[in-house]
Amino acid sequence: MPEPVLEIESLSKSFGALKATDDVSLTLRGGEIHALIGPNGAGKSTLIKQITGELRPDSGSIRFQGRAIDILDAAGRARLGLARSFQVSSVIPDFTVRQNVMLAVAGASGHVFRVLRPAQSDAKLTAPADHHIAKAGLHERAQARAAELSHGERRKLEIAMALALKPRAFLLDEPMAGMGAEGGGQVTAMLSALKAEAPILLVEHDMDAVFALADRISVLVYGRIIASGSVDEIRRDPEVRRSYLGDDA
Ligand SMILES: Nc1ncnc2c1ncn2[C@@H]1O[C@H](COP(=O)(O)OP(=O)(O)OP(=O)(O)O)[C@@H](O)[C@H]1O
Repeated sequence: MPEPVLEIESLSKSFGALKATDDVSLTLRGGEIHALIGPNGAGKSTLIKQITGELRPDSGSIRFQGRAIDILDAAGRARLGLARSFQVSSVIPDFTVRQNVMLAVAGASGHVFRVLRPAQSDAKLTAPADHHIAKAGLHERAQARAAELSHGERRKLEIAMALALKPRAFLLDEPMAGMGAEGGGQVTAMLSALKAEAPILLVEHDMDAVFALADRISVLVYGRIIASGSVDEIRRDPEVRRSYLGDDA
């Protein structure tokens, strides 16, 4: 079995009397897509925010690549290669796709991005930017302004920018949200390509996508993991069917 990349142990977080995550443990291993599913309000976003460092847990611990990261803030965790995409992004609408990805490359390398003109021809920025853009499937739109992108293209831009961080793990929050069937298909194809770069912890409501993509699924209900296993195990699990999937799954 591949080594664990991200190990979450007994994370709990309450908002007043509400236990948003209650003793949650899960592991993300090298090479996998581990989907986290559950009904609205189950605590998925709260869990992701504790992993990224945006929210401090009341108790529990997180190890990333074998190292405790509890004391690191969000920027420190991102520098280690814990990449969050989709709900947070720093896309500049008036910049082109290429300029946005160059900025991400510059930020990740600690480069100070002085003026755009000399940077435009700096191969240290352009070469990796073009590589990430191609990997995200956006090369034909490299010169388009970010503001002109379709929803699906914007997601691809965010992926290209996340790749610039040289991620060791991706935390992806609802990449299919708001996508039509066609765009969703494109994101599905891209996610399976991305997992070759780094394992993915995927929060997603689109069950077709989850069943098609995930190597493992954990189900969160009322802040607790009620089941964790392969796609088949989760589909068959009576408690999951009762509390989340419904009997038509
Ligand atoms: N900052 C906060 N203060 C108070 N309550 C909060 C806060 N953030 C989240 N909650 C509550 O914690 C619970 C878990 O919310 P969370 O957003 O993590 O769920 P979720 O599984 O991501 O839901 P969704 O699928 O709808 O995005 C909800 O009842 C929510 O109202």
